[in-house]
Amino acid sequence: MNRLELRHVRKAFGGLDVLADISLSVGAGEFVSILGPSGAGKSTLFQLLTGAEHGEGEMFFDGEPLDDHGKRFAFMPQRDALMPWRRILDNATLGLEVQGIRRKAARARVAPLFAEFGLAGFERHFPGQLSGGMRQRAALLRTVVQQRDMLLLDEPFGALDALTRTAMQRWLEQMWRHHRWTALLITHDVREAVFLSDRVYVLSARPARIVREIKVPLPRPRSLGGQAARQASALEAEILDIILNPNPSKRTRP
Ligand SMILES: Nc1ncnc2c1ncn2[C@@H]1O[C@H](COP(=O)(O)OP(=O)(O)OP(=O)(O)O)[C@@H](O)[C@H]1O
Repeated sequence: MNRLELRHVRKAFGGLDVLADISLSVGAGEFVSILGPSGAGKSTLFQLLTGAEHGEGEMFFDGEPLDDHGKRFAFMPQRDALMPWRRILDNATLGLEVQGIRRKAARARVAPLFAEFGLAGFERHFPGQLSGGMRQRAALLRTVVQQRDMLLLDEPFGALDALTRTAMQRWLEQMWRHHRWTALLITHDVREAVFLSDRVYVLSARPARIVREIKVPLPRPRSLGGQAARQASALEAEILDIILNPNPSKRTRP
């Protein structure tokens, strides 16, 4: 059974059609990406999932209509959204404190994770004292520690420089293999989607539709070299072609 399933989801803001017809699924323990042009409505889709906005169509979670949005998803926004006046340890506990867990208990739960997230020794630093990659790892730590059923990642590495971004993608892929989170990632970055995902949904420009669902049959751990990297490049080229030539009759590849 699918963990998350959307059937013919639509959303308009006033007269502006943003999501035209979105049907997609994410299986338990699967890493799925949504790839689409800027302004296509990717963030709007996450707002529907988290209950911040309401649309039309059907949404199911573990086979049941999705109603308790807030309890299902842990959401990581584009910017790290760490509070600059709270130490990293206390930023990491924030989601748990919002759930009503006392700070001391929340600290006890997050502290053992600092080493795995590459943040050991930085517990008492403030966000401004960390690099961009470290801040994103802290934001992810704060997200996963909430132990929700599914992670929603909205361009988590979009603001990072290219080298840091590549390092973070490798790190996230390694973490995902270890934890097998059920994850839905929104990204503009074709290479990132292929590198991290089991499947990729390609969105059209607004009003967004699913243009194509692509399986990524590459072995894990994902590799940046050798035969698997050549297969990844071919897949990236195919996806770019779909994005740039959404009309199949004009496509250069099958
Ligand atoms: N609350 C709102 N009211 C009115 N229009 C909105 C609202 N939220 C989003 N939109 C519009 O919906 C469209 C899609 O926005 P959205 O942020 O979902 O796109 P996106 O694909 O995530 O963009 P980007 O990739 O640039 O972050 C945009 O034209 C935006 O102006």
